[in-house]
Amino acid sequence: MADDIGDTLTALEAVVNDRLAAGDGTASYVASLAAKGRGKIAQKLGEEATETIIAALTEDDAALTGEAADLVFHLTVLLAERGLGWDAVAAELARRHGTSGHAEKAARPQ
Ligand SMILES: N=c1c2ncn([C@@H]3O[C@H](COP(=O)(O)OP(=O)(O)OP(=O)(O)O)[C@@H](O)[C@H]3O)c2ncn1[C@@H]1O[C@H](COP(=O)(O)O)[C@@H](O)[C@H]1O
Repeated sequence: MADDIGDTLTALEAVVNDRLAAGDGTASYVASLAAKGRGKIAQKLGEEATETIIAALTEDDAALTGEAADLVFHLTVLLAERGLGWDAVAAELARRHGTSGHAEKAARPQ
């Protein structure tokens, strides 16, 4: 796996898509999770988010890093199961880049 975050996420996404396509839950965690349905993937994402919050508030940097990786991995699975990828997320972040969150919120229709 590459060191660059974009390359890392792209490589992870490719593996996840391969596992989803293969559908062999005995050999693959991704496939076994997907076999339980989108709701289960979403539930796991929520659990990992909670664990990340707890780590941020009570644990050391290594624990927080591990939980953050679990969170991003499960988000990758959820996006892939919906047929989406990090390209779409990156495009949305690029579209927002340079616009202050305060300015964006103030410009929303009332
Ligand atoms: N990055 C990950 C990754 N991070 C976390 N996990 C797994 O995510 C699972 C969830 O962790 P938990 O501790 O919550 O598991 P659990 O308590 O058994 O979950 P529950 O059954 O209780 O819901 C564990 O089995 C972890 O091993 C991952 N599994 C896979 N990957 C990547 O996905 C690729 C494909 O994996 P497979 O589909 O297993 O081949 C791998 O090569 C990796 O690159």
